[in-house]
Amino acid sequence: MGGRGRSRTQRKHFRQSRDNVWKRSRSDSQQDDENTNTTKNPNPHHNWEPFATQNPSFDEYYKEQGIVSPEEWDAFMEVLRRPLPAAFRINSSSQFCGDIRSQLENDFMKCLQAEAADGSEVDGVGPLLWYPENLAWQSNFSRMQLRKNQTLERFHEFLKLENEIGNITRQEAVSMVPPLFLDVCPDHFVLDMCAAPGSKTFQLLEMIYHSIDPGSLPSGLVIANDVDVQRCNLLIHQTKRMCTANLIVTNHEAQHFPSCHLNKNRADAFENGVAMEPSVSQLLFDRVLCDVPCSGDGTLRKAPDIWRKWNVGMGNGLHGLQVQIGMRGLSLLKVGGRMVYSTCSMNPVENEAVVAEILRRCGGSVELLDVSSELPQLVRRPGLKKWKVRDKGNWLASYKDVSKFCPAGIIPSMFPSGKNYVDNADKNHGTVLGQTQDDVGDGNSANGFEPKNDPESLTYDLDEEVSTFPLERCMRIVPHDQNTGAFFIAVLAKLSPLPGIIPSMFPSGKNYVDNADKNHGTVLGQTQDDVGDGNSANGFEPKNDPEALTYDLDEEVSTFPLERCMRIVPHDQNTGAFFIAVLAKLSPLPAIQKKPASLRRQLNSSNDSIPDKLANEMKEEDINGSEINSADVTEEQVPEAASDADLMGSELEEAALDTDPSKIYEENEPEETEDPVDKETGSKAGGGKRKLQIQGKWRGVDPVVFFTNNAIVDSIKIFYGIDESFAFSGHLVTRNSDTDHVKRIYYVSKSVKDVLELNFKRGQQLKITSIGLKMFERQSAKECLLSPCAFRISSEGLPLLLPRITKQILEASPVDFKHLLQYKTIKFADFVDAEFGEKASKLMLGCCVVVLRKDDRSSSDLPQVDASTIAIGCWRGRTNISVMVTAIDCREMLERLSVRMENGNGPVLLETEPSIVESEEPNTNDGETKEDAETMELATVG
Ligand SMILES: C[S@@+](CC[C@H](N)C(=O)[O-])C[C@H]1O[C@@H](n2cnc3c(N)ncnc32)[C@H](O)[C@@H]1O
Repeated sequence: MGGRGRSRTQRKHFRQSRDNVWKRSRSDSQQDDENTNTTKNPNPHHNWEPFATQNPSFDEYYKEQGIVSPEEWDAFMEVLRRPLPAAFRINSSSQFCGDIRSQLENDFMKCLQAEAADGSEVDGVGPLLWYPENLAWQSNFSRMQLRKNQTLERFHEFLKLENEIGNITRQEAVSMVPPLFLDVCPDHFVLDMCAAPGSKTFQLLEMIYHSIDPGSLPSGLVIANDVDVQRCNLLIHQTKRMCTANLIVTNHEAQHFPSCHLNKNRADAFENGVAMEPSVSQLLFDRVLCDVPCSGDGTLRKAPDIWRKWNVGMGNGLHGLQVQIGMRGLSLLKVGGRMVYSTCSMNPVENEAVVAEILRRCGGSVELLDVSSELPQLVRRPGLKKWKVRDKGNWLASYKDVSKFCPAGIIPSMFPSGKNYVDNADKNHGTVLGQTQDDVGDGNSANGFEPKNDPESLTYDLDEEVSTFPLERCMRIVPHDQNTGAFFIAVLAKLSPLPGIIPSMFPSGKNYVDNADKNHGTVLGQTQDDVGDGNSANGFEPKNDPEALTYDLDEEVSTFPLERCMRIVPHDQNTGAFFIAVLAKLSPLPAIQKKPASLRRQLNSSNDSIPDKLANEMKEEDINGSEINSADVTEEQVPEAASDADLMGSELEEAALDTDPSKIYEENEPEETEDPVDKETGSKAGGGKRKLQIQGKWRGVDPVVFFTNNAIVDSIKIFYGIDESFAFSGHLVTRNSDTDHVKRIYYVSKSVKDVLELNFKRGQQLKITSIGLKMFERQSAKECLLSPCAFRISSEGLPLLLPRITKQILEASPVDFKHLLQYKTIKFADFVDAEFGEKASKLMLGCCVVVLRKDDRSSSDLPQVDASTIAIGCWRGRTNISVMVTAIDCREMLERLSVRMENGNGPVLLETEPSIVESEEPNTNDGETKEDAETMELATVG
């Protein structure tokens, strides 16, 4: 088909799997009635059961933090309790982007405005003014309005179809903001650290494809990473609609995202004794998006279950991880690059405190940018300079308060000054560095880690600290400013390499540096691999700063009894050297507590938030060698199905967020070896049992292999007459080491190829879940064995290949093209244009491409292809041509063509019926029932 973002079969499960978060289960409502106040949903249009939209701890916390002024509080809460309007983006890389925008502007918006002027109670639909080029829209309709109003019903149908096809993406309005501040260009290497379910990754990809001609690829790439393998599948599902060869999906803990760099002196930089200058010798990024896991209270309007779950421990418990992820992001960012830190939480401990700690650790090497002049129409509030930390029902204004008792998981960096006032020898200071997510608790310090029974602990100092960092440059979007969810965004620029020396390396462990000091450093964002040989090589260069050459050589002495450690030295007893320290645990650790199982469950089920236990378990299993398989997702994690009607109004959710991961397993299709087929009988040898797959050191993950089977590549090139200038060599990849029997062949851009080569040289550090664009797929049906080429062009690969194909391609008149979309299979003799039928019969048996002829030109032998060309993959059978496109794709394309025709800028579709149109056999491509034409076993081959 002719463009990125065309319909793909992978969207087939969206409708059946959306979770209606405002519709509660019986057990939910019973539980809430017992535990929490419930209020009637304030939206009069909706008939929902009462849902708990109150949480006293939430009120108390945010009133005290001063997120909004006391005068605004009621308005803030009122909007927070209302369902969220539906927002969606037009995919700018879709071939029909302009058509869709103009349909919204000129048809739906005007019709609805006219109806509103006539006194109808219809709410408007309109573009989000702060989003460039009218590409993002918001609407707010109830089901009742939908049923009563014809224009709305038509609009609903339009949204459903275009979403299914991939021409629009449902995404919460505020979630569209962070990528806009990244300022991405087509040549950028972009890392999306916590990327699933991928709505922002999709936007980033659109940005690197901006102004790139179809058939060309940008020189940049996006690496989208997520720790949760199931969520990675959602991401793959979501981003497949981009049909991109410039994406790698990885599955790592973001805070430990691997480094990949080649030492210039390493032997592997040589090939056949000749020094090779690799295109990419270090995996660093121009842009990093750090959309971290968070407590998610900014999504209360679309996930009202958070009202019930919310507690202060959620934010406190994530602060440490958020800092670590932010630091890792900055260490992977190129000098001169930009990183956006964002959360869908309103909590300053997850937001300003994290940004301040990052700035503190990075010193002057990182700057918090003032972006107030960017996106001026977006209403946002400046970041806070002061806030408090809450724990065990107490308000703490500084870490000074912490030393007086034993709070769980409270660390200095959560406070505005970030200062640790506690002396080394002090017995009560705490840290969460040794804690895992599971240790964090609910802020009530229960479950095994009791606070010490110390009367002093009840006194605290409420002197307010104020941050010295320019945190007002951060942005907080609050719901009642422009009827959205809430979001927090900070834009950081890396000015110089991060410093590599941290206070804990010194005997006192003290950080003498003032908040605003620019030269202190940390290696928290670095992995072992970055640290280098002490000569600050490998990307962490010493600053070229004369000041850096002066140091204070006053010796520090530790106050701890370190003489109790032992060092064994070689010449004492003719041995090697060793160091030993023996530690005893005298009482519960001050900063660690267990989280109740019920809370763990709650956290795990929250949409975007909280790195869940499941993810950690999956990761461990993976490392330990069990096979990862989305089919392992249990019922508990699978959201309920929702009806089509839920697409509209407040239930309209970000598409991928509510997609059932277990139902899109085919997104991350396991690359089983294609069993050899007996040419005579068509039967396959072998039982098809899937072996444990290994990708380098990653067990349970399909390998990534450069496809170098020249016999297959040549057969494909010859069959489709693919232009020699098209770079195949080194750009084809499979997920199967048995290259004779691969099922799918993927295409990767030059940038992805370079990263892949670097990754191989570095021993496959990256755990790759998905890579490149599915370009060719083996047809395994018996009839297909008669075709000279076993591989068909996949619909994702078609836009890129289209300008390069010289054989098996035909131009159809508008009427024949329309008939193909309508009837799916047409016999050669039944085409209105007899010449087309004649030419079709002369094609080789197998896959072919049919292009819609422009204007009323007569057909040419080789169709002229450009950005506006519309094409579909077909199959030339013995007596007919069948489309290899799903029914919904056909429907949408017919719709687009008729809208173009109405506007007078489309082909003239003559309304002549074909004289005879009947397929020899029932068409397998009837997507509503068979769903997936892409994997069809070609029963209709004539
Ligand atoms: C806020 S969501 C990201 C939303 C995403 N950026 C989008 O726009 O669709 C946070 C994601 O972080 C992931 N996550 C949690 N802990 C992580 C970690 N340590 N490393 C990487 N990803 C993590 C979660 O699985 C979740 O998908």
